[in-house]
Amino acid sequence: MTANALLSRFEEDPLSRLTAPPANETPEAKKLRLEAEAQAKKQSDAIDEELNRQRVAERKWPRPIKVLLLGQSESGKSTTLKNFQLMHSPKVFRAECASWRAVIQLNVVRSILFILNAMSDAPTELSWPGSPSSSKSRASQDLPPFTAEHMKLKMRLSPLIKLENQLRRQLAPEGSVEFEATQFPQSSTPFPIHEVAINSNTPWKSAFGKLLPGGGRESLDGEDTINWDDPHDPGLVLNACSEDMVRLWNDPVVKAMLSSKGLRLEEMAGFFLDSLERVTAARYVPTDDDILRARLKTMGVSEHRFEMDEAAWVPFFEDVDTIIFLAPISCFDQVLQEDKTVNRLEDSYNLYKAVVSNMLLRHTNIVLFLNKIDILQAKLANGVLLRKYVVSYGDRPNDYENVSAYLKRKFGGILKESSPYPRIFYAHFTAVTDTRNTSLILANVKDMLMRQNLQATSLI
Ligand SMILES: Nc1nc2c(ncn2[C@@H]2O[C@H](COP(=O)(O)OP(=O)(O)OP(=O)(O)O)[C@@H](O)[C@H]2O)c(=O)[nH]1
Ligand SMILES: [Mg+2]
Repeated sequence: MTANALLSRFEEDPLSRLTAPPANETPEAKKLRLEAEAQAKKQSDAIDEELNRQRVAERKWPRPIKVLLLGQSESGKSTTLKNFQLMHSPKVFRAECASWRAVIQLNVVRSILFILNAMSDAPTELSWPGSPSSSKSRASQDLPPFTAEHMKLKMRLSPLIKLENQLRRQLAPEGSVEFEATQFPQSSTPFPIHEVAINSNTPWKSAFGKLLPGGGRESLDGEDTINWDDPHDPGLVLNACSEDMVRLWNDPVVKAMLSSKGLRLEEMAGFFLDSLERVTAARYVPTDDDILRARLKTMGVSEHRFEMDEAAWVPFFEDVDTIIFLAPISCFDQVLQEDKTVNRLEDSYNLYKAVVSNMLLRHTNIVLFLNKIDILQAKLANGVLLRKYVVSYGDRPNDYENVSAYLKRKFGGILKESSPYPRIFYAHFTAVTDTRNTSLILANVKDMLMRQNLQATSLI
């Protein structure tokens, strides 16, 4: 096409013909036309400017970061989520404290019933349904005998059976989704206990606390949400039983019995017996720490959205999904509650392998949390031998330093062998019940991911 042809096409443009000034335009008409045109341009510029501003704002607007928490049951997923909540929406976290108070109360009651159950050789009404009666008689185990005092203590604590039912019904009302799972806290435990599980979609938290007007719970302190005037408050029974519970937990005969059965309650989920006096006090309000330790099993997948304060780094996470994989490394001597033939550590290896080898996740960052190191330390200090459960550990020293390094190497090896792509091995030793440390680690993970994304977009 020649230059002339182009010119003629332009001249024939119907739009330019329409917008062209009339042939015999008067000076007044011309003035008006120019003014109107200037006004239109101003409007058009303002619209362009607004669109531009929106585009910039959109780039800065916090986009959701998809962090997926994976790991076997009791690995610490919900607890990690609570850490996120505490970091990003502490007010909401604390406003839910009436609900967590009930979970903690249930945790306390179950620990006590667990002990009472373990005290019974023959099945009694305190036994967990389906629990086998102990085949060994107490006399044959050469333990100090229970006295009449112990029996009286047991009687006085029997209201807790009813309280457990009440709390369970409140947490998972009949007809709503209620699941129970049999839990074996230790592989050697002859006494299974039942655990309440809440479906992640159930609004269970609404069953507790005051019904406050305007749904304005977020703006209140946790304490304000607890209904202190409720005559059926489980806290009243717990408070009345407090002294007896403390007596039971500190009783040397009971302690000897528990240890002879290999029952270390300190390592069980939802352990509050060392804080009995505090958590059963008349106007007990859970601390952040208590809420982190409260145990409520989750069924299903839940999604939580947080508004992040640090909007600036968020754009770099576009399309990046991150998996935090939780492997509770203290569990080397335990089996799965759902399948007693499977060792929990072995299960974590398999699950991790399945995740890192999955082709659909090949672009996903996988950050490993080697969790529950506090329990691991206590366990090793108690003389539990890793090599008894992990034969390949051989004669290496059974201390925290060597054991933790060995287990980390093991996971690193799985990643190297099974990932379809070369991947960096991100691993942290964690105790996610420790909020201070966990928030540092989560900040570290965030920085690492940001750095990685800056590199990917060649900004550094
Ligand atoms: N001591 C200690 N306890 C922990 C740690 N991580 C989690 N817990 C406790 O272990 C229990 C189980 O943790 P959850 O966060 O409920 O586990 P989960 O992965 O959500 O389990 P499911 O809901 O059954 O899938 C809770 O009572 C936690 O307080 C840890 O690092 N140290
Ligand atoms: Mg959970």
